[in-house]
Amino acid sequence: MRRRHLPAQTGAGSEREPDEAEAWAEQPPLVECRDLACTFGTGEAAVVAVHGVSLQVWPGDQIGVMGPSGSGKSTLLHLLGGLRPATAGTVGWPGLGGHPLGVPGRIGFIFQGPSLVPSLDVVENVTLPLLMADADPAEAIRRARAALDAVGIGTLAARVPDELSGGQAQRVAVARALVCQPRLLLADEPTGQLDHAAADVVMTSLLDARARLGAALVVSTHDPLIADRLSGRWVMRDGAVTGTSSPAERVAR
Ligand SMILES: Nc1ncnc2c1ncn2[C@@H]1O[C@H](COP(=O)(O)OP(=O)(O)OP(=O)(O)O)[C@@H](O)[C@H]1O
Repeated sequence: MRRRHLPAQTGAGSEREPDEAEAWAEQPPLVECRDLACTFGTGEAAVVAVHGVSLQVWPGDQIGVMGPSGSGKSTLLHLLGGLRPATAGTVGWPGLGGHPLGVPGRIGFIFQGPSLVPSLDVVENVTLPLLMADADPAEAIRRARAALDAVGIGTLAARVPDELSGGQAQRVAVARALVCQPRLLLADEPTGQLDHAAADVVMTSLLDARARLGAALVVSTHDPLIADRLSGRWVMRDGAVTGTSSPAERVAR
């Protein structure tokens, strides 16, 4: 399957400048799923967290995932990242060279809390994905410093997590997600614990990284101001994606 210039069949694609569309033409989707479902538990205790989701994410896409608490946003992001197996349907990563866990670093995750290792300093925290992928330690440090510079916190490299504000810690988590130069960035309520100013800075880091890496960015959020910074939208309700849109479609409504 090859990239189309028009938005994805689901309407999830983003509006782009023509040169971006040209750059990303002829590329397969980074992830695609069909009738994807995930049920937790069995019998009377079963919870259908996600069901019947069919969509694609293409290079360059930027998508805000919105929906009430419990509507399945986190579960869907975990499924799209290969962190959780589907209980029905299919998910594949044709643009990432197979299963993402078999190709370290192809997907960058950012979670609601930064989850930094408290005993390591900032730069050591950011090296972790590289070291887990067997990178040379000196090279890992060099790349971690570059990732910290890219999100504007290079001066914090020697601090430990306890010495950071919430926004700074979350930017370290963004740097850690970027250090392997992922093609797909999945961020699960990355600004949920931040005030608006800090949230704005974290979103700018993510959007800049998306553009720099030619990656796709999928962000779940409850905050319409955060979602409005992303050109595509998936709306979830009761485990299903009930709507997708680009900004032009939202304006036309
Ligand atoms: N590990 C789990 N075991 C059992 N049920 C779960 C598990 N994880 C999620 N669920 C259930 O699946 C449903 C979807 O949860 P999910 O966390 O994906 O929703 P969400 O939209 O991300 O919610 P929030 O906005 O509150 O983070 C909920 O009913 C939740 O209780």
